[in-house]
Amino acid sequence: MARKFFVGGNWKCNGTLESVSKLVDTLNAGAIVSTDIVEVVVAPPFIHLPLVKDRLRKEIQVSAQNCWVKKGGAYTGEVSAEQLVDLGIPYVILGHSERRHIMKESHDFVGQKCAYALSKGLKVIACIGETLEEREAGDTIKVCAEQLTAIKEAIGENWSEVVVAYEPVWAIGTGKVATPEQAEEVHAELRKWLAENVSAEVAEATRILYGGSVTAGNCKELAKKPNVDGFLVGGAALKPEFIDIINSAQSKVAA
Ligand SMILES: O=C[C@H](O)COP(=O)(O)O
Repeated sequence: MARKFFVGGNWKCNGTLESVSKLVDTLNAGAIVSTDIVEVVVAPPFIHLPLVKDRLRKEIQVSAQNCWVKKGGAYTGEVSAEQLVDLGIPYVILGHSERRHIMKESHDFVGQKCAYALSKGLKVIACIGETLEEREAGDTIKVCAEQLTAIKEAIGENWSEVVVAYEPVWAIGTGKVATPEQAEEVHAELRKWLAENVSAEVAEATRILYGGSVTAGNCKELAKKPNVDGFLVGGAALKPEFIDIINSAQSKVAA
């Protein structure tokens, strides 16, 4: 079965009540292709989740950007998977490079978070990717494999509700997008890793997104690559061009 194209918008730590309301209005007014060919998810900051969930058109799902690694309780500042489920939020982004590098989340910690979120019924957008230094040392696949291994050790064969987002750190927020060939090369290796380390079925079914300076201008060529199953978008997800990125699903269908 063909993998459904997936476009996620990660709003990161951006937005006021006013700007988030305007962005929701923009997304509600945009002409988007059928959800038969694309799954769309946006991830506002925790504080704006209820507003976005209530007001956003129902073809677009809502995700959190993080959640706690276990059941809630005395963990000041955290939000639990149970609380997200209670709010009716279906997705959570875990392992984003900003959390791995700035908040020092280890591979194992990210794996445990994935396992706990899945066990509570959340779908997971699991982010992986190498730094510029690691790429230049020829370690891109090694680093991604280490990140995937930690997830696999925590979740086992349970990948049906996982979307993998390959986000090279050097491409995030820098304007330096990976070329379609660079993205395809890594995505193909990641799918091979899944086939060899999880199963052929999981490798075939799992969506692998590209993230890092995706824009309306570069998304169509990236979308045509066979192992690029969609995008996780940062900066451009805050702008009207996010609609064009959603609609790049048509380039995939035509490819
Ligand atoms: O989660 C999204 C990524 O960090 C990409 O961000 P960006 O599109 O601003 O480069």
